[in-house]
Amino acid sequence: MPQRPSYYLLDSSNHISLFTMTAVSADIPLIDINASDQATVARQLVEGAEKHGFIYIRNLGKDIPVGQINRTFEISAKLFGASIEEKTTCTIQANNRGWSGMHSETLDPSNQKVCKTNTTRNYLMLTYICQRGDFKEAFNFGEFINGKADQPLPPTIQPDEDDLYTFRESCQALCMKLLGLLGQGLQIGEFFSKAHVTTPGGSATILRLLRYPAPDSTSHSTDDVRAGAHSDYGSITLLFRLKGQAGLEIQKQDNTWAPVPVNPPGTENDPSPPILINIGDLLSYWTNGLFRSTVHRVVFANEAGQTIAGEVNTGPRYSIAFFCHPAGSTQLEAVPSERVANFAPTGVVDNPHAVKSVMTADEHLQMRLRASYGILPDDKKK
Ligand SMILES: O=C(O)CCC(=O)C(=O)O
Ligand SMILES: [Fe+2]
Repeated sequence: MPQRPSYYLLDSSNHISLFTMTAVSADIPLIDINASDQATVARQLVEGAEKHGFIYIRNLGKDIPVGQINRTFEISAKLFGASIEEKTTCTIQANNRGWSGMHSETLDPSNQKVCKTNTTRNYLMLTYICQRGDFKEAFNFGEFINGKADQPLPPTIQPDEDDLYTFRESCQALCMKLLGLLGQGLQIGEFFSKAHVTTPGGSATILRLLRYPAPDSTSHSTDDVRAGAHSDYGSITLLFRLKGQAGLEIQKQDNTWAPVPVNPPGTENDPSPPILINIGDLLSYWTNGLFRSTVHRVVFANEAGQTIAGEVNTGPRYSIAFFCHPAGSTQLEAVPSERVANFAPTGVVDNPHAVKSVMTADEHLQMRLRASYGILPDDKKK
């Protein structure tokens, strides 16, 4: 009998509504962050960050207007539809900004790119199977200064610069609000949000458009993934997905993989799917592992054949991620919270990047980028 997991929707009075679904999927809380009792919202966010590292933010258009999200998906389709030559002129640089083509990023270097020989019945025929990097292309936008992108933009999307800027600002404001609430929940006030105030030119925050080509347009093996297993490098990530497009999975505490539905029950009639937020490595460092920087990936199909009703793996898949980072010089030592001080890790560290260690936000980012891309060109040295 398949397990029938429960979903829960927490409202401001902590009322829990139960839902069931047929697929075994992630039990991620769904929170309305605009509920009037903000202290309760803060507590619910902290609880979600501790238990799951992933939280659905119900999107009724108050934080990020639905039109802005739809517009950004339109820009994304336009951008990825441009010629390879045009996109190549904006190839990703050491500052983590620009275009990365198919297989140029490997989010799980210890398990991807593993080449092995496979003997067939005819021993003279050796086939060489090689898992490749991620089956996706992406475009990273760094900071905008005075409303203008601080990097080359492909001509195809130059007319869309204002809309990209507007969307980026909305994402930044939502992250600041969430960081404020997480600080409130840990009783450390504005600690997190203040660390994210940067001088112009000093932010590592990235708005990333992603396109995963249709599975039947690529030759992939069952070992290949669209995005390898990884945790995110920043403090908090906002993820926008399109209704009906399957693929995202999170690693649960028992190490099994669970699909993350785009529209959990209770959101089907909302004007836009909920914004999925996840805790990145930096919040995990800052809280000595109390907040979970949960490992996730994007697959061609669930290994156990699980599907979410109304979602398919066919066709291209688009998503938008906003990776929020604090100032690069921020020391990632434990925050002065009693809850953090009282937290006793179980000793089971399922995410090697979430262990206790003091480094700066920038040192951590450089370490992760080197592991995913190898060496990136430095456009300043060109
Ligand atoms: O495309 C997705 O759903 C997830 C992307 C992701 O996890 C990432 O880019 O870090
Ligand atoms: Fe991610």
